[in-house]
Amino acid sequence: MASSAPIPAGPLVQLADLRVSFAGVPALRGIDLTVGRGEAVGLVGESGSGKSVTWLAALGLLPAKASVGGSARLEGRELVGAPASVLDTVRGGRIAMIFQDPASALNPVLKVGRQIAEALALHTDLSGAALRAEAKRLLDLVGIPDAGRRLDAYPHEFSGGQNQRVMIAMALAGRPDLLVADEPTTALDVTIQAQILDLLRSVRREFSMALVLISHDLGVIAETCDRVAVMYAGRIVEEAAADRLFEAARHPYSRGLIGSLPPLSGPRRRLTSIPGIVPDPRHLPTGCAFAPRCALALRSCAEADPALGAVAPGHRVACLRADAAAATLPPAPALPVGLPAGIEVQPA
Ligand SMILES: Nc1ncnc2c1ncn2[C@@H]1O[C@H](COP(=O)(O)OP(=O)(O)OP(=O)(O)O)[C@@H](O)[C@H]1O
Repeated sequence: MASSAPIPAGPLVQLADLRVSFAGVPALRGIDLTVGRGEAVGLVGESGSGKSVTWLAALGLLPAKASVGGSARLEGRELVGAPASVLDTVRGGRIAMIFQDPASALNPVLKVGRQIAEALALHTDLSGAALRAEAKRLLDLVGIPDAGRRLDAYPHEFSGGQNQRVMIAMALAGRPDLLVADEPTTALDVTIQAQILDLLRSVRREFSMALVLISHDLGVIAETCDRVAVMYAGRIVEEAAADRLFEAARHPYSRGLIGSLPPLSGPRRRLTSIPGIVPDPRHLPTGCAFAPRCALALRSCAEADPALGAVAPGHRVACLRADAAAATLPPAPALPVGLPAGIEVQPA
């Protein structure tokens, strides 16, 4: 629970060389990322790039067979290898996480009011009528009409979007400093997706909370986030302010993702797709993992994996061909702010 203690200097969360492998197969290959207080950071990348594992590792939520190395600090306190007593206070209380499929995260045989109350009981001193009143307030806050009555409904009596609202209410119960939303809208209809993103933006403001939004949809990220980290095969390959990424992405993979977004205005154009598939983590190529799919790759790209280096303040890229990418690959479309998440435009 957020306290009135002085706010420590430095980032809220700092991941440094965070590494994860499963039975020797790498899933994360050294993630460096910071999240500032109140900041909204997007993590984007194809399926399997390591977006979810990054945050499951930081919160100690991976199965025991996962081998985790490197560091994940919350206000300077190390979470990797921290005892369960520390992680129990962090999870929900300081960092909450919501997932793609709310129906499977909720208990189908418990009324939603009881589930919100249980989350509140874990993180507050409330009990009895005060607990129920706070559960109703949270349900109201996340936009469930007639919240007092709906406390006594079961998850199957709610729509998918409403269940995601319930999950957000439960996540807010501990007044976390950071909400990690892992593909929160992927399972929902397009119109509902936009409403849930609106809700995330408004609760972030209301709770002065940082947000990490995980999505494979760059449009969703652009609408919501201040900063974006692009992940590929267990690494961050580019990181920049959201508007800068759209205007001046320097990694061929990021430019490929942007090129696959429909333009908001101007002439329709053929959408590009990135050829090839994500490499099998058991057989990663030597050098840059994107090189086999990259139109600009040189022989040197297959020799060493480039480090994530600064190309401008706040803009880091891991690519030997970053200059060539900016000069030769198709220009990025306009920043898709306001684009309803997931809306597809037919290629011209
Ligand atoms: N419990 C697990 N056991 C073995 N491998 C795992 C486990 N969880 C994740 N992985 C592997 O770790 C890698 C990263 O997975 P992760 O779920 O983080 O990807 P992602 O970018 O979030 O993808 P998606 O968008 O599909 O959720 C993948 O290769 C995945 O197969």
